[in-house]
Amino acid sequence: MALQISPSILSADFSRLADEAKAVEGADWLHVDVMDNHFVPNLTLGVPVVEALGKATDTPMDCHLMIEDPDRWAPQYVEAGAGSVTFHVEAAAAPVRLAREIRAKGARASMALKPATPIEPYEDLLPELDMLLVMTVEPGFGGQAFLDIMLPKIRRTRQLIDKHGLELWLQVDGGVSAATIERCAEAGADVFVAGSAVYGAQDPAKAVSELRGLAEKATGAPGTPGHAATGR
Ligand SMILES: O=C(CO)[C@@H](O)[C@H](O)COP(=O)(O)O
Ligand SMILES: [Fe+2]
Repeated sequence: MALQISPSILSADFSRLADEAKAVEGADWLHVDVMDNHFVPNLTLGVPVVEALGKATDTPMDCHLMIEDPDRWAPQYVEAGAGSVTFHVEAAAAPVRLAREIRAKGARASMALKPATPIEPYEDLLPELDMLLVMTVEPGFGGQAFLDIMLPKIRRTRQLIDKHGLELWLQVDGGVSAATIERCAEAGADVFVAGSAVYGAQDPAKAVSELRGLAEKATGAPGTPGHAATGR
């Protein structure tokens, strides 16, 4: 299990997005939070900005769609250049069809669970996915406190992944920092989104490598040197 870090551009300076993306080029992914002010009470960016960001950085984009009707919109984010597209199961009308469409278009398919959404009803869907995102805050905003109560769900999800012998990555997002990443890694997460912990730091690239080091220390597993393989 290779550990990966995905800095969230949500905590960056939006007036300098291209430079902010370049500032974390040692990271495995660039996490792009898309919010529509319907699924979550916040509004961020959409397809044209993702397209522009993709031209500004070599780091593959990990688009986290916090939007209604992902069945309609997610494929457009693949076309815009995302290497991984995450939709929320609470918003998807047909998650299996959507995951298959994302894969068929050439990106990694990922499904997210809000804190109150259990993993167990979705056990049979896991083979359809490349990544499962367990939210560790209520989605909508950066800079919130990590929800410790999500640790058992991370553990149970890891057990299900291992039980089925799947290659599925397990991502955590929300409040991940130097103070919390070890707990996430010990619980079985292997892809770590960090917004304020990276972009709030003096040196974002250094913050990425420090987070990677802490996750590695917690699990004894090596991280990737950066830019994880985006293929499945
Ligand atoms: O999806 C979200 C919030 O809804 C996240 O990706 C945040 O952007 C993470 O920010 P921090 O909690 O790490 O500051
Ligand atoms: Fe996110």
